[in-house]
Amino acid sequence: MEIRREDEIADMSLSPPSMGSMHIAGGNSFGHNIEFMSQAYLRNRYSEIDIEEDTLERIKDRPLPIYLKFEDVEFKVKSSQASTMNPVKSVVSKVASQLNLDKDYKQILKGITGSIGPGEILALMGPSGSGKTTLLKIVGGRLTDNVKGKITYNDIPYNTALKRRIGFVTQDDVLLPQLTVEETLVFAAFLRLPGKMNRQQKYARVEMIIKELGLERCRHTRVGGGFVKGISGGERKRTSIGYEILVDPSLLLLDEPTSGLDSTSANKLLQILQKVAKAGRTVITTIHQPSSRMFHMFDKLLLISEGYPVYYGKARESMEYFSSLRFIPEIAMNPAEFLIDLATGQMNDISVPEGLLASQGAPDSDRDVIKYLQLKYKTQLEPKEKEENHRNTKTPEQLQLAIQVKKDWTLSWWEQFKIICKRTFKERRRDYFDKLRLVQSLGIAVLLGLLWWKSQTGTEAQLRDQVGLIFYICIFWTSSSIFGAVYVFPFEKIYLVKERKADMYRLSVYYACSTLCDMLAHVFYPTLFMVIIYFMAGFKRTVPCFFLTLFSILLIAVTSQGAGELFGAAVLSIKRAGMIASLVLMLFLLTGGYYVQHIPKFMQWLKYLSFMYYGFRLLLKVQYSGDQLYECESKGGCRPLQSSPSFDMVNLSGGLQEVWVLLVMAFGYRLCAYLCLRKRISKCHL
Ligand SMILES: Nc1ncnc2c1ncn2[C@@H]1O[C@H](COP(=O)(O)OP(=O)(O)OP(=O)(O)O)[C@@H](O)[C@H]1O
Repeated sequence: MEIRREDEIADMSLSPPSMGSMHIAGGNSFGHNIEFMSQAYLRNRYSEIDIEEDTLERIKDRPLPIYLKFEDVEFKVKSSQASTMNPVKSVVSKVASQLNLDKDYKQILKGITGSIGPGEILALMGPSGSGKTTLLKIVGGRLTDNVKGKITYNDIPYNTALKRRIGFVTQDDVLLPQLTVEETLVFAAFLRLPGKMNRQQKYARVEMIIKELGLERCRHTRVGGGFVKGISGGERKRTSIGYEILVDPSLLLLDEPTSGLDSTSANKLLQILQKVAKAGRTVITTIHQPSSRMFHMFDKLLLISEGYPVYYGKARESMEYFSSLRFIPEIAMNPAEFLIDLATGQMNDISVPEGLLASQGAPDSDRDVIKYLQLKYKTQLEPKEKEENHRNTKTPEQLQLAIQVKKDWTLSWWEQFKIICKRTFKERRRDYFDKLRLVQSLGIAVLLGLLWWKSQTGTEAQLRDQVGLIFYICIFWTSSSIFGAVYVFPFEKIYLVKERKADMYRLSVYYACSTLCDMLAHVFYPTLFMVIIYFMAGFKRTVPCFFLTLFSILLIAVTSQGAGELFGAAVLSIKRAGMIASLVLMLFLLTGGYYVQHIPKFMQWLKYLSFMYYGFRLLLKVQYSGDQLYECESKGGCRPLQSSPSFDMVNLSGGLQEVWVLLVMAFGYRLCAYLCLRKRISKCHL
């Protein structure tokens, strides 16, 4: 058989495959024709693959069809007031939850069953808060705790290899605000498309997505979001969708993709989703108020009310089903509107089966309707759906194996590094070249230079002044670097979670790029600062001494940056990271060796943790030598600097030890930050 290259597959991915061999094979009252079609589709398409000839290695990187089944899916969350830090209570409540005895749990989904195959679009509809997003997250593998029921992908349960086969468009668009639409898509293409595709093919794919989604006019505009001005909400939504369909996922999940779009754009978007589905992909979307035109584009519909399904089946047969139950709209109504009214129990313009309600509009009338619909679903629809799920033939074995094999990274570590570095720099460049930051560094340098203008070390008092300046510089760069780094991961958390869930890159690459790009700023500003202040204040005028002082300051800044990253990664919360950074800074400041030199023995361990202590000592050792003379005009005559009370606890020779300690701290903090980030990010959900 002919084996298509991965790039050819990527090129053809949005064009419909030949459906010639598909035929509608039977059906029943709720028409399971589509299931049969998808099964036939799976068999036909993958019977082409001869496992002997076409090894797993070769098919595993292809976009594979996914047949998703979910049965009796239940999900509950702990009510917030019930959450407890008490370990005993927590164990008890866990056991109780397993035994279904716990009243502190709120049941969100209450037994949802369904299936969807390649080539189909399933719409999840229901009133706000009915559990659509929750179900979408569960089938997307983003919610796993407290989930009951059976969910299978080609008859096997979820596994992490599926991450790169599932595209998830979240309700809130999570896109880096400082990149333009084109940059966003290009970086995604370079990170996510197969490594075998060349640059031109990747650019061509981005171009196609931009055209398909009508993003030409805003391609060079920043995405924006939050306080950053950027493209419109609808354009942002389309960019988010482009970001996912770019890589042609086998299973595409969309959470309210049409919100914020006008009806024409929403309709166009649905047409694109239809194309995606027809190319053999499985599409599930939640939707609030589709127009009638859009409603008829869905193949299947799952209507949820308060976490219970009230309809599951072909979308276009839903009205027929409800009229068979004698729920009939009294005026011409959009089917979606009618269905939502039913799911909320609003019977204003709907005729209701006789005898169901004592009187329409009675306080409990909506509850009665919902209960009735749930009951009808249980007795009429669910058994058929379950039977169909069990009756369907099994997915070919090679397909099952292929979706369990984790795709290789599309790029090597180094290739990912180059792309992410470029992206990180583009995203954060405004922050790096911030005018305020420049003015702050220059202004403080000039101010300190004027205050300590040509300072001398001739007397004890002058020496003390200069030592004060050195400690101030140490504090300034320690705090600037800590606070410059502490918010980075809490701010980027959502982007990181989203991209890691899609397995876009290695976390080590992200971390290395983040810390190295930021280091540019942590090196540039202190250098500028030192060049100004060094010659205004009366520091030692020798070339080695200048460079050693600069090196020490940079080492302090880079170590502090590592500490800031660690605090940020450890808590991943802007408020708490800031609080921890301030607290630690205060502690290190006290034990830095300037305010108190003679720390009691039982508290001395604190100073050894403080990079300010080592940084300050290093700077003193670089600036002064123990045998340098001072106090020459005093009665007792010249004395060596080492005898000054300012250096009571500091031996002014050496300095290599401090350099090593700071280097170890700089690496140690980063290693811990990376490990914390790894642990925390894997537990975060969007
Ligand atoms: N982690 C959670 N903790 C507490 N309640 C939750 C949690 N997740 C979901 N819920 C609750 O579950 C219900 C369903 O939420 P979900 O977001 O799935 O609804 P939805 O149908 O998608 O709503 P919408 O259309 O407004 O987005 C809501 O009442 C929500 O408050």
